[in-house]
Order: sequence, then C-alpha cells, then structure tokens
Amino acid sequence: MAEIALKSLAHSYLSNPESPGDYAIREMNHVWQQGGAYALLGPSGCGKSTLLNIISGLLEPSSGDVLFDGERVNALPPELRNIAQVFQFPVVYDTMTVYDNLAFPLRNVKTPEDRVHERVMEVADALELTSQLKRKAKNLTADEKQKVSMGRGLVRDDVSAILFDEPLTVIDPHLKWKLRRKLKEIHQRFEITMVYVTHDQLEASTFADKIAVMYEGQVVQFGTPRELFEAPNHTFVGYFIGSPGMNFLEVSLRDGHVVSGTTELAVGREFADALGEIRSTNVKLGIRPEFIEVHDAHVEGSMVADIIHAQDLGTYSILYLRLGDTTLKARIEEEQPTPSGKAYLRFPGKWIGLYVDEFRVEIAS
Ligand SMILES: Nc1ncnc2c1ncn2[C@@H]1O[C@H](COP(=O)(O)OP(=O)(O)OP(=O)(O)O)[C@@H](O)[C@H]1O
Repeated sequence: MAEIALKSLAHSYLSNPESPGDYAIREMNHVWQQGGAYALLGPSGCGKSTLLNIISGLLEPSSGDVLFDGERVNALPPELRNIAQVFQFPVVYDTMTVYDNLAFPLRNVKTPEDRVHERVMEVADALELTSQLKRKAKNLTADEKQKVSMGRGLVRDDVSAILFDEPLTVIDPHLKWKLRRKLKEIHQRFEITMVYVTHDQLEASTFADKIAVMYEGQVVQFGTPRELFEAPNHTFVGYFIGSPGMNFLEVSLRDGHVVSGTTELAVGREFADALGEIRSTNVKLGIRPEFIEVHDAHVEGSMVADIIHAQDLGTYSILYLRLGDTTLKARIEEEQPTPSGKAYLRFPGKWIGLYVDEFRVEIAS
C-alpha cells in the first residue's frame, strides 16, 4: 500500500504540443493518500483513463513525476509498480476455473499455495463467488466474469493501490448498486488505496470518501461529496454535481448594485464589495436550486420572478423561473406551498458563490 503523488504532471499525445488544449493532462499536482477510497469523476474525454494509465505505468507522462511513498517511479514498468488495475471489460482466462483465475496473480509472484488458498477464499467470500469457484470462467455471465476480474485485482495484499476504470459498465443495473456497496465494504476490510474512475456522480459518491473532479485535463476540485455540493470550486463542478445543476448568472456592478443583465439582484453588501475588486469580465454568481428560498408572497429582500413551469417529482418539485432576463431553477419540497404565477426569491448569502473565470473566489465576510 502506498501514497501516490503526482508532481507537476502533464501529458500530451502530440509530439509538439503548443497550447493547453493540446494536453490530455494539463500540469497538475495531486496526492492520493494511503488507504483512501477515492473517485475520479469527469465527462468522457477529460483525461481520466490517461491519468490512470500514467499511474499504473502503461503510459509515460510528457513531464512531471509519479511518486509512490516519495519514490519516483516514472522509469518502473507496470509489473514492478505493484498496481492492480480493473478495466471496463472483464479480463479473465476463459479456460481456467474461477479459483485458478483468482489464484493467478498470486501464483505469478510465487506465493505459497496455502496462502493462495487463504486469499482466494477470502476474496471469493467478499464478492459472493464461493459457490462458483469450480466453474470454468467461459461459462460465467458477463456480470460474474467482471466480479472475477475485480477479485483478481483484490487478491494480492501487497499492491500499492487498485485502480478501477469504470468497472461496472457491463454490470446489470440492479447489481451495480450491490457491487458498489461490496467494493466499499472490501475497501474497509482490506484498507487498500482505491481509485475508482467514473462519469457517474452517484457512483462516485456512493463509493468514495473523496472525489477528484476532472475537467479538460485538470482536477478542478478534490473534496468530499458534500464539499462538492455545497461549495463547488469551479462552474463545471456546479453543473456536473447535483440534479439539476447549479444556477449561474452573469453579474456585474452598476452604480454600486449587483445586476444580471438589466435586473438588479438582492444580494449582500459583501458580494457587491467582492465584485468591485474584480477586473475580469467573466464573472458569475452561482446558487444551487436547493438553496434558493422560494416564497409565495413578498418578504423582505425578495426578488419577484415569473414561474415558467413547475415539474412535480414526487417528494419535491423543480420550479423553472424567469428573473428579469435570466432563467433559474429552484427546488421546493413537497410540504412547501407551490406558488403559482409569481414567486418571491431570496438568495441566502451563505449559499452564494462568486465565480471569476470559472473558478470560485472567496467572499470576505
Ligand atoms: N492513444 C491516444 N492517442 C491520442 N489521443 C488520445 C489517446 N487516448 C486518449 N486521447 C485523447 O486524450 C483525451 C483524454 O482521453 P481519456 O481517454 O484519458 O479520457 P477519459 O476521461 O478517460 O474518457 P472516457 O470516459 O471516454 O474513457 C481525449 O481528448 C482523447 O481523445
């Protein structure tokens, strides 16, 4: 087991990269601590697989260092890095039994047979494969084969980390949830550093204690699911996490007042002061639909909005609103009265974010 640190790491698949857009991984520093359960979350093409392949040694980075427990491993080939990798599609030997498939990574490093047996039985038990051990892998379903693949990743207890690259893609939807829980249990039982790659926020938050959100080759935020929800560090995290995503309004100052387009926004003095300090023209106010206060009559400091549409989702509704020239979404709970026609909105200062060139900046209170 090891701490994995990435230092000034960058990678381009081009031989002469020129602009940041030429990089699959833009220069980054990141640390996966020993024993953590992490997710690497991001949309297709943001660089997740590239990053995993650099850690496991399948790919050499264009620049920067990969350190395991402080030791530079850039020059080490994958087989000497002690990293287990589980891919989207099962990697099993069809002609071998489940038992022999699970035993393979251990026998490969000349583990004594009594220890092989002990570990195979332990992993088979954790993955509920005990009754399948004598079957030939070729007779298994896709789900079962992927469980064997995961088991092969888990069976060695001397690995530095296990990297899972979208491992549940081929798994039947009703089994996915169960397997995610299982992986979490296994993590607690074996205390191995695990990095789980996915583009699904639910999958990331059920598995991981901390999530690294990747966007355009950069980790734009590394935090707990709650931190990502309550204080997204980048507009992309705001859009990507939560359903529906965060509202972003382009804002500026006009005669000392905060406006979005031609509409004056009722927000605190601190926000206006912070806005006054900013020179960029790319400035946004972010607020989650969950944190907008919705009233059916005027209250002090409220802004009146037109309700375009209310979407009833059972235990809550999403209101689609027009506030001046911008549209917004707000969530109201079942027990709250749903206003009709007009709604009176308040943006609590605690839940407003200020975003400059897409990154969140602190507002002094
Ligand atoms: N072998 C390659 N040669 C050239 N470009 C590549 C190669 N592999 C990936 N890329 C490019 O690098 C960028 C990052 O790709 P990567 O596969 O790491 O993203 P990802 O987040 O894992 O996406 P997905 O979820 O679709 O697998 C993309 O623009 C992709 O087109």
